[in-house]
Amino acid sequence: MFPSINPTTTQAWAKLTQHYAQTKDHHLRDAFAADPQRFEKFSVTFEDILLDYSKNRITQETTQLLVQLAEECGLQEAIEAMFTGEKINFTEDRAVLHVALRNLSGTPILEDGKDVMPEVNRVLAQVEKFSNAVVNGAWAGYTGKPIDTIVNIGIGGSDLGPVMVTEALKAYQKPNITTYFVSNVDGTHIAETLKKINPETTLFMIASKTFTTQETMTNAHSARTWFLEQAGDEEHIKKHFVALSTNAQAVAEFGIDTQNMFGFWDWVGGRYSLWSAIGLSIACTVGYENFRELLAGAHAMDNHFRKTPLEQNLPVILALLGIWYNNFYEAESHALLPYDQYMHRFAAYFQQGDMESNGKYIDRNGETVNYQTGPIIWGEPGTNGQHAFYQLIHQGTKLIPCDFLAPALSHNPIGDHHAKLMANFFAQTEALMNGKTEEQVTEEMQQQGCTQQDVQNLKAFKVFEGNRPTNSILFRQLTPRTLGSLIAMYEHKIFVQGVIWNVYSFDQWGVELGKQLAKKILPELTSTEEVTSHDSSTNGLINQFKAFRQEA
Ligand SMILES: O=P(O)(O)OC[C@H]1O[C@@H](O)[C@@H](O)[C@@H](O)[C@@H]1O
Repeated sequence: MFPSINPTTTQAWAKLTQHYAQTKDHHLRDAFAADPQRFEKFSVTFEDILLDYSKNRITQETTQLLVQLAEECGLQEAIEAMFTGEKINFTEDRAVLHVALRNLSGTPILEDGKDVMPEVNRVLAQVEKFSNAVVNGAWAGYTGKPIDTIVNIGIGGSDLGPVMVTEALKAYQKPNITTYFVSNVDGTHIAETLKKINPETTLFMIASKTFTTQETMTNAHSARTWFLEQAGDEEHIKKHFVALSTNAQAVAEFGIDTQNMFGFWDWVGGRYSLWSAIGLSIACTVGYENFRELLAGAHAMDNHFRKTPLEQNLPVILALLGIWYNNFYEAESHALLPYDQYMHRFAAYFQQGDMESNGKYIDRNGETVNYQTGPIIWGEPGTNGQHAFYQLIHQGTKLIPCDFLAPALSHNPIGDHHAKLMANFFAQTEALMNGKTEEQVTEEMQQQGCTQQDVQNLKAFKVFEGNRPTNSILFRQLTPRTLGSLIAMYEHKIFVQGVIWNVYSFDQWGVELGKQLAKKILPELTSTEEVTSHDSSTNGLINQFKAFRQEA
């Protein structure tokens, strides 16, 4: 196991603290003016992806010190530990091997001394065979009609990845397949979906690593009841329900033939599972060939991450910049801003990916940390975000580092839409960096014919400090391969930050408390007795809820 180090005790941290004090008031505008090579110095490419991180509040010394921090925290050892199947998910006593799921080179990856690749490849072949049968119409429903609708029922990691990817790859969608996702336990989600579909041609995918998650099992049972009301015979279930899970016993108990189960393993974390059987809905929506390209893109990024020196390593650079702002500038959040409508669930996906991984205040020694860990992740696609929350990014009191992502080529090159979209992309990062000085505002207002009085009254409001950091991630086109690389890049960024913050990034104990309490409260909602077992607020709310329902 790699060492467990409080990052604030490293030499690099002390130097970074000093360096921060010396450089925090530097303006990016001046840095660009002073160095025409700044873009060349602070940008790096990987295949069709360019990461320009020159619009960050850094100097070459900053990057050197951040790399030193990573080295002192044992990053290289940690990377090897993950790729070689060490049980780095200590609190669950598990290896972390989502990289094996996309290891298309097939080189052995050992977990407890056993190569996992034969099993990975077996399930991948099963996914290939099944998704081909669905896409080419060979998999027929109980009346002999081909499947044309998929409903994936899952939540968290068993939902967000497939939703995000099928949306992002809509340009590759098979025309004969429509896919829906049901996640919320709110009956509205399944009810509204069932209204749109035909049981004869629908395939339900029950996606749950544990096959015990309350929301998923409730939705799965409702789907099963609805299906049987129309199809009658339980025999038909096998043509319309498949399971994506690690829990064969629970799958069988639900009534799904284990022949129709697509397995994965406890070393696949929920939020890292879209590459596994959980990706079956992706393969059936965009075709297996595109799912494989997605895996290939991720695999290429895995190799880059494992083999590239830290200072040229995309995930490492992103992670270190995040640490610079999170721990030295005390930034609390990080925005993901894709200028691509297809990527409209990208930020939502990485909210789980990042916040469930690094939202921890206990370090790997079991001690409470004395520094900040995971940031708040949020974002919306551009340009919608510009007309919503960019005001605060430009002129608010909070520093919000942003990643701007965009393709050079649109899948929908209509008129000048893409040029306009990209003009906004470039304009925003430029404006966030440069800002607008008082002199510029005065000059602009005078040119517009404003009176001296107006200039005096309004100029303060029109000044932009600038110096707001952004990364620009520009890629050729949103292909399955590039998407795979981008997702893997952010996954590894999260890993690097978790190593340096010295937290266990692959467990999620924080999700448990709410689940336990909800289970306890459920029977109280149906009893007629007044509830008194909680605090006065919770009692009051539950009793009012019951009163409203009695009146109805
Ligand atoms: O895939 P299942 O087991 O249904 O879990 C779904 C989700 O549950 C949540 O509570 C978290 O633990 C997530 O990491 C997980 O992805």
